Amino acid sequence: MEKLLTIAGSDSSGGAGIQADLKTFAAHKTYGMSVITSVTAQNTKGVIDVIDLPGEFVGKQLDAVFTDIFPDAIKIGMVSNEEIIEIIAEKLKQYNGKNIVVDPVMVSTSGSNLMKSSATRTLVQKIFPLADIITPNMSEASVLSGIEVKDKEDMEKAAKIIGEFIKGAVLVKGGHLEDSADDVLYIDGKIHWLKGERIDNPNTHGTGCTLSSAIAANIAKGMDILTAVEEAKQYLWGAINAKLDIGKGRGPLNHLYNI
Ligand SMILES: Nc1ncnc2c1ncn2[C@@H]1O[C@H](COP(=O)(O)OP(=O)(O)O)[C@@H](O)[C@H]1O
Ligand SMILES: Cc1ncc(COP(=O)(O)O)c(N)n1
Repeated sequence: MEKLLTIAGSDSSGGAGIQADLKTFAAHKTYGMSVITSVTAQNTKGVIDVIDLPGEFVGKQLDAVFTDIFPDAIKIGMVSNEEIIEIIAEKLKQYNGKNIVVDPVMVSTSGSNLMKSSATRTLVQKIFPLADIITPNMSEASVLSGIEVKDKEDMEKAAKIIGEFIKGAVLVKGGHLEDSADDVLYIDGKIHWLKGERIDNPNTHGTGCTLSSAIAANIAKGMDILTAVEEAKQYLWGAINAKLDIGKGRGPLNHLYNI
């Protein structure tokens, strides 16, 4: 069985973060492990508070995992500050971690900051060089590329700009487009548009977390990046389309729809 590791924040309501990642790994019939970076008090209505774990303790969790079970692929989600980012980069290099998917989580769907803005530079300098693929949404792509990203044309431009300064692939997600849910993948100098029919469902809490974890699971199974992203997008579509309706705000996805 493939072994997957998520390095991310905990979401107490179970819809995003570590909890979404582990559910996604299980739905892909892989073995999931977790290194927790921050604990959020969060529900479907928003983020109430966040506590970051000490960087040293994040490092100890990584030591515990890597000295025992070597992951076939790694997903990195919420990394709140420079100290945490630096220790993750150091440990991934020390243990030669491979097949790394980075979801540069900056702001939650509900509008809370999940990463200090001063940490963006550290993420770009220390973690991006280790990534096989990064998966920014439109606003994250805007921060990373320095251009405004409001439509599909901007998404493609941003993917190319970001793709020029990182060695891995770039997936700019169009979950916040008006009339489609198309994503654009920039890989080896080429653009691929991945079409997505937009589902009329307000319950999209954890879509980005789920997509990046599904990509990691598919890479661990031996798929190339383009196929891993296409398959992950299909899995995600099914999980949104199963229309679970839990909680008073933007509810979570149904990870059990095809089990
Ligand atoms: N209503 C929807 N219908 C279909 N796909 C969606 C919908 N909302 C988001 N997605 C898909 O979910 C994934 C995550 O996108 P996005 O919401 O932009 O990321 P994030 O959760 O990081 O903000 C993308 O593949 C996007 O196309
Ligand atoms: C711990 C944690 N990690 C990531 C997200 C982003 O998920 P979303 O974009 O669906 O709010 C979140 N809300 N909480």
